[in-house]
Amino acid sequence: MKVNLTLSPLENWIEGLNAPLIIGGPCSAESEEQVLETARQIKANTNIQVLRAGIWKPRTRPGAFEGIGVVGLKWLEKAKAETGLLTAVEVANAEHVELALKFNVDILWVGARTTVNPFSVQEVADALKGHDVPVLVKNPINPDLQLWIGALERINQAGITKLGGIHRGFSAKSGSQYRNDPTWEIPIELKRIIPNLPIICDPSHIAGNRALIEPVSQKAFDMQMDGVMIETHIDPDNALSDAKQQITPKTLAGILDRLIIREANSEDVDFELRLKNLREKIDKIDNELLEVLAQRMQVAEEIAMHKKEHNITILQVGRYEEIMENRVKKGKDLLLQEQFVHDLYEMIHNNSIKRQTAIMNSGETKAENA
Ligand SMILES: C=C(O[C@@H]1C=C(C(=O)O)C=C[C@H]1O)C(=O)O
Repeated sequence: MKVNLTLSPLENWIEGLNAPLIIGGPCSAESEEQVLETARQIKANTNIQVLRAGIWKPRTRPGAFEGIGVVGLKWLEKAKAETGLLTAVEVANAEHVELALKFNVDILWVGARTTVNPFSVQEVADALKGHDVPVLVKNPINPDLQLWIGALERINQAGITKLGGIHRGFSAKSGSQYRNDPTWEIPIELKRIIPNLPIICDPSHIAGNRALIEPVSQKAFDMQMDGVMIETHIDPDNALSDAKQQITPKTLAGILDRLIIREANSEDVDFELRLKNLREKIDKIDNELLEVLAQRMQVAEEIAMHKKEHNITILQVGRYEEIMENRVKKGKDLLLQEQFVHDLYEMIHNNSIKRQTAIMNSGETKAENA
């Protein structure tokens, strides 16, 4: 798939804004004092550059705190004037965009519940036309990369080149340790498809609790993310929204101090040489792996021909169960994770079934293009 976006690097977004982009601030603006005091404490304890606050809050069910509204933008403007912090808010429709820009908000973001709806994203995109403001697009709630890319394209086509993504995780199954499952493979795939798109992580929404914010943040930086947005409140336990996942500015400072930001590349010749050698080993092993997989599929096709001649079903549940149990056990002996071996054999078996189905349905004795 080809995705062509016109993008400007994060360092060029706003004078003085540096990567990594760290955004802190409350889930919601609640009162003038809360916004100002949070900004002051963030300024005093950290060197982050951007203050966030939700002004309009899309809640799952009506009746919860739905945001303070436009007055909160005035508090943010005040906080910016006093502390010098840049400001960021979520926008979900044209009116939000107009008001945020009227009150000189520096960075806008599109929330996960908006990204899922192309009509809403288009409305936001149309309102952004002619403005030169950085916009971050959160992933949609469901793990649908195309929907995320589509939203980025719509905003980019409106002329916004200071564009980035926010990885906030995807609806998690109940019982998960996360509020939203990180499903890291999705932002990783987004990076592969659009390598120059800045992506920041939102550990607060992934974690849903304070304890996981630090490990998720570290993982984000190790996945080459360009920053983090961490919800910060002067009195987290009494926050009007998402109380469990907010931390004090002091706790935020501690986390930021401990995070290790690693380089993407090295100029060290010895490091590069050793890496090259090891990667050559991987290349060789992958070739062998693919050849062995192809052989396995050929044997499965022979089995299919044999079954076809004797009118036997493709799926053999007992044999599948035996393979799964046996391979997971063998994998464990080889220190391979149970879930990994399980998922791998599920894929192998699915493909084997697909290839055997092609044999069964063809007039010939061998699948040509299974
Ligand atoms: C290859 C067979 O057919 C199917 C595919 C299997 C496999 O790829 O290992 C195992 C069991 C069957 O569901 C078989 O019956 O052995």
